[in-house]
Amino acid sequence: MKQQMATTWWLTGLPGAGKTTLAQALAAALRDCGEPACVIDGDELRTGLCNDLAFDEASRAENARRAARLAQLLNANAIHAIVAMVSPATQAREAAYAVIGVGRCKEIHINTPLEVCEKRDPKGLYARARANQLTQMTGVQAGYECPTTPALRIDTSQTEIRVAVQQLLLA
Ligand SMILES: Nc1ncnc2c1ncn2[C@@H]1O[C@H](COP(=O)(O)OS(=O)(=O)O)[C@@H](OP(=O)(O)O)[C@H]1O
Ligand SMILES: Nc1ncnc2c1ncn2[C@@H]1O[C@H](COP(=O)(O)OP(=O)(O)O)[C@@H](O)[C@H]1O
Repeated sequence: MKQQMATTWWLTGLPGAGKTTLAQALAAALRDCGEPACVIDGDELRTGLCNDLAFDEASRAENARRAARLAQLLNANAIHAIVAMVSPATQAREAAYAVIGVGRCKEIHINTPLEVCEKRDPKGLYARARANQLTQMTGVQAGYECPTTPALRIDTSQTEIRVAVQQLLLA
């Protein structure tokens, strides 16, 4: 589907919710339609551009700010951006959307329940947090503020990837 202009989809949710999986699937679908798309993944940013940041509130806000700057730059160059970041704080998310431009940015809440995310535990982080081997884990010791008026909510325990991608394209 042809998008009107370069857009940012900001996927927020708990670790293990399915943000990265859906971001990559959406990027592939956009590219199949001939539309350039770039995934900005929190995990990847943290290995390079954001490797100086921890998981305290200020670091997470700075992480969101940098991702927003990247998304804004991509959109200004006619490239869609798909951000996949926990981004747990409402204030930091809203600041990010203001940088990107509220009209260009769609907030997507990947609201897969914590119990499902914890059962998936693809990186073993929840288990480590429950064993007190990891601190500030979102969903365990650190909070997550749910978006109140997202463009779309997707629970990946109820929605298969193909359907979710269609919803994202129409959001
Ligand atoms: N304490 C703690 N809390 C949350 N997440 C943690 C933590 N420690 C490591 N990880 C891993 O880092 C990924 C989240 O990075 P983000 O940059 O998206 O987080 S944030 O937006 O700055 O909150 C997150 O990746 P995803 O699972 O893709 O969300 C985790 O794998
Ligand atoms: N419908 C679905 N959508 C997205 N992920 C799903 C779905 N069903 C199962 N999964 C699985 O859930 C896990 C989500 O991990 P990931 O995409 O890395 O989440 P996050 O980036 O939010 O941490 C993956 O192992 C993925 O295969």
